[in-house]
Amino acid sequence: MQTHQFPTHFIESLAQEPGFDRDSFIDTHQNSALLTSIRTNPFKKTTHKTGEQVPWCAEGLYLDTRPSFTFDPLFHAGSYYVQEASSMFIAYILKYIKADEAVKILDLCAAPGGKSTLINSAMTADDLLVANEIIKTRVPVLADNLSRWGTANTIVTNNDPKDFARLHGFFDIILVDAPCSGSGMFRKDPAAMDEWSEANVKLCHQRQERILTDIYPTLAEDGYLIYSTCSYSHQENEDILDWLCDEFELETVRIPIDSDWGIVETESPLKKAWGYRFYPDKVKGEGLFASVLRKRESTDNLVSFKNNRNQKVDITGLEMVKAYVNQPASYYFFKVNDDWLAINNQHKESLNLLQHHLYIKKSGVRIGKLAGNDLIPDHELALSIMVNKEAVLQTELTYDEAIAYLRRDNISNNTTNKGWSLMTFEGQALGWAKLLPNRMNNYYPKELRIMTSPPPKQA
Ligand SMILES: C[S@@+](CC[C@H](N)C(=O)[O-])C[C@H]1O[C@@H](n2cnc3c(N)ncnc32)[C@H](O)[C@@H]1O
Repeated sequence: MQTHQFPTHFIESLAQEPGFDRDSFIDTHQNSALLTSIRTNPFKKTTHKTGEQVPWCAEGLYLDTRPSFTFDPLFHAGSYYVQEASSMFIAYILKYIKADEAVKILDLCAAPGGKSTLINSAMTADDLLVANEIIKTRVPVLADNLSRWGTANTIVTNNDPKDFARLHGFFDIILVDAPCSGSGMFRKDPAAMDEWSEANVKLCHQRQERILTDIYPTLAEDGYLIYSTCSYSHQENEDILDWLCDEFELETVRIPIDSDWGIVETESPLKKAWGYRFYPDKVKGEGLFASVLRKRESTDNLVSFKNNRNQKVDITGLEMVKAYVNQPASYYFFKVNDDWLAINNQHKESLNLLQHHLYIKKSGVRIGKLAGNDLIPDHELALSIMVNKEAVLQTELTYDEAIAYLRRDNISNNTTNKGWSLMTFEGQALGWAKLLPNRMNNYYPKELRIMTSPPPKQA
């Protein structure tokens, strides 16, 4: 087994960091067992998993052992997300700052979507989440994770932060979970130690400044900027807060925390902006830094965009599509090429505007495409909370059948039912199949199928 050492200068570079305790930090990295935590989906029935609650997140649970998530159908159904516990603190911040009125939230550096699903859990249908990822190849996993979460009030974009400049003052809350030197993940991913260097910390710092400069105009007056990293280095944390307060009209927000949680509250040296440090020897979680700033500057009004391209509405098609959706009057239905999609009515205007300025990879929920008198329902619809379960067949699978379905194996149809059916496990939808006499066509997406064999059953 390959062992990894802390990089040269790493431990010394942390000596002056607030709350850093050298010996217990090293000991935790060398000797403590890794934690496993999940966060349950409030929009779906929760799993049977039990465990100690994450103190700062009601939906977060520490599991006693790490199960095989790949072979848990409820994982694929989006009943929960596997997430490191410290990251869940962003939900605690959101709960503290989020007012009752509707907000537009941007998660700027969003893939694979851990914090996007976390934010989404705290939102109502009136709130809109734009989850952006700059790296094209990382967008599909972000879109899949949001599809599993099941709501229609999210939009996934694939843009550089500077592309948002045209959306002056559009967002009420922006999360910049910045790309960083990653030292906070050394315990989970010791191989990352080999990548760390002081030069890289400096490069990350410069990139963080660039990202924040690009996105600042997009924040509304009195809006909140949440800044986080998984680095312990002050150059990427407190120094960034000082620079932000110097450069822009931003005011620090202090978050009340329970001293029993082990979170270290820090103040940036120059501007006294508050930050929250998570050290794995002090909290039950990995390394994280989080902070919140509020914009105290008027921002130009957004120039609104009117979509004059009138789409010819195919009334018959629309009625067929609506039949698959719960409370269709709550949604705006639209077409992208042959696909029908739906987003909550409240977000129609935002969608039009964003479509004009950004590269949209997913908006709301994809319902499906019409083929003659049939709707070929989309996988996103199966996983969404808007699917009209009264209007479609449902086939409840045993554990073995569910795994076979998720592997895209053929399974037999033991019923007399024919047509599109939701395939469910413990009542949670996994995807679609078309039932035919004695057999069924498996419509689970090829790219999502389980590629490995299940572990041998315990005697
Ligand atoms: C810390 S990760 C985000 C993790 C994510 N928020 C989550 O909770 O699952 C940082 C993300 O920033 C993206 N990124 C890298 N360079 C970037 C840049 N110049 N501007 C914006 N995002 C960038 C990376 O591709 C990566 O997905």
